[in-house]
Amino acid sequence: MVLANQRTDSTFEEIPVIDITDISSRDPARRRALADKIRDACVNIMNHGIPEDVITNAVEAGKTFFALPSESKMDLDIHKSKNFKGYTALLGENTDPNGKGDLHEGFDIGYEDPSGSSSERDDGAMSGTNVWPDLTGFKEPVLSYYHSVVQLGLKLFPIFALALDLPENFFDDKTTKPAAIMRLLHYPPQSPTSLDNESIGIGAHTDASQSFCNKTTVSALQVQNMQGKWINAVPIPGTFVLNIGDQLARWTNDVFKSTIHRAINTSGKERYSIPLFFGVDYDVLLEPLPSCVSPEMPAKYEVISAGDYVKSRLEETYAHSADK
Ligand SMILES: O=C(O)CCC(=O)C(=O)O
Ligand SMILES: [Fe+2]
Repeated sequence: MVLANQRTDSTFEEIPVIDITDISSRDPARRRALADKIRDACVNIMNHGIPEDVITNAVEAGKTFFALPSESKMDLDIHKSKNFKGYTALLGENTDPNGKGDLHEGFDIGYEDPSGSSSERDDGAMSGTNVWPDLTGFKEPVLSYYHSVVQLGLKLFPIFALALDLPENFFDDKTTKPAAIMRLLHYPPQSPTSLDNESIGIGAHTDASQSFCNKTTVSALQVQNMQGKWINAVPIPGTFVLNIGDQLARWTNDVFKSTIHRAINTSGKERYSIPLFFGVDYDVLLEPLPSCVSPEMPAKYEVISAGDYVKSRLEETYAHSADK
């Protein structure tokens, strides 16, 4: 497939910073120009429109939650919930199949109505309600952040479509019920001297869907370029890291590359981050775009619904702690 402004394979030495002010521009040429920048596997985005206090309040809520006693957090054990909502203890997740568990603890949520109405949404394979700690001032900032970042994700789909030479509204009927997963994460500091034998903050992996990660002030995230070199995602205040995920790789038969990344917190400080993963509705089939398949580039991936796909990925990640 030859896209109108085909990018070269990424051998970046640092992660580009992209101003996304034009995401809402009325000028199609400006939106198209933005699309051509955003197809790199990993970019820092600035002028994303999410108020700083929405981010800070959610990060502070996360700190308060992780400071709770272990028993209170384990009451919300992710394995007790339907479809991976709730708390993961240190080493409970294992993103790299060669790893022994990741050195972070987490708290995961899915979609919930902003009004806080608890009725369960039909998300097919991924249905399941959130579980919440009994913690005053926690749920509101966490949901506020969730909905702000989901809106940003929805604005990006038309830009992805443009980058693929598709009509801008291509994903509109595929993104009607935000299928976003958000995680509050806490990475304790780890010693730089024992990395070969120990778990790292999060093992090398790609995300099942596209992700935004708030830029924490503590450096730990690394992204692999096409030459296999790990590049530090140096914190830049006011930006989010946007990673292309496996869903877009599947839609495009790997014309868009999913970003391989990991995190190692050797900063000596506690690190708190909040990635949000956004994809198409759970009932939508992930099928390669006709323009991305040819006799020279046969389809690489089986067709599967987004919900079945996300679920299978979560099952793999949490399998090693399922029976503990
Ligand atoms: O904490 C981060 O910066 C990255 C987290 C991540 O890669 C993930 O949860 O998939
Ligand atoms: Fe990730």
